[in-house]
Amino acid sequence: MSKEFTTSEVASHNTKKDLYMIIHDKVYDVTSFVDEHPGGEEVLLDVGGQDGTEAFEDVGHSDEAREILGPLEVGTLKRQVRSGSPALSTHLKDWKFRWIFLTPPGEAAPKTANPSSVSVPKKDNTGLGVGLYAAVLIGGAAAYFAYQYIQANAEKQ
Ligand code: HEM
Repeated sequence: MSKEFTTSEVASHNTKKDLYMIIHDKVYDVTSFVDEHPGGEEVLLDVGGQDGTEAFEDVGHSDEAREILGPLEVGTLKRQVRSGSPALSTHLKDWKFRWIFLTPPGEAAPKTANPSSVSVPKKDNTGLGVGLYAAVLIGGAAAYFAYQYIQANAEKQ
């Protein structure tokens, strides 16, 4: 199994005599290649110890350049989960819900156009978008039929 590096481990290899670089989540020891790089050593030193993916891809390197990378690989980048991110994602999910349904969690279903003739089933819609959709759908349908009924009656008179 290849070695896994954290970004700070890679960052410590940032000199011309000891130069690592991340490209597409893989870690390369480019020390032996610095002097041979057709694009010069300066650009490699600039991204030394860092993620050079963008710089590498921006240049539009050839397949030949990609082949050079192979033997220089020393490991892969360790995916780091930041502490606190689970709480953030929960928070975001919550907001996504609120944005989609434009209703704060726990609030009653939206009122229909003709509430007196329509009975909207009161649902506990905390986090239940399906319940909200059902309420709006049933409410809309009931309002439509009530309208038809009133129209029909009006025509009879
Ligand atoms: C270890 C990673 C890299 C390898 C193996 C590599 C390899 C090569 C090779 C073989 C070429 C000749 C043209 C080609 O075949 O595409 C080249 C050109 C070039 N490289 Fe890289 N490169 C690397 C990283 C970078 C980075 C991070 C930069 C940053 C900007 C860069 C900038 C350039 C430039 C500007 C040229 C064009 C030189 C010219 O045409 O005069 N390279 N590289």
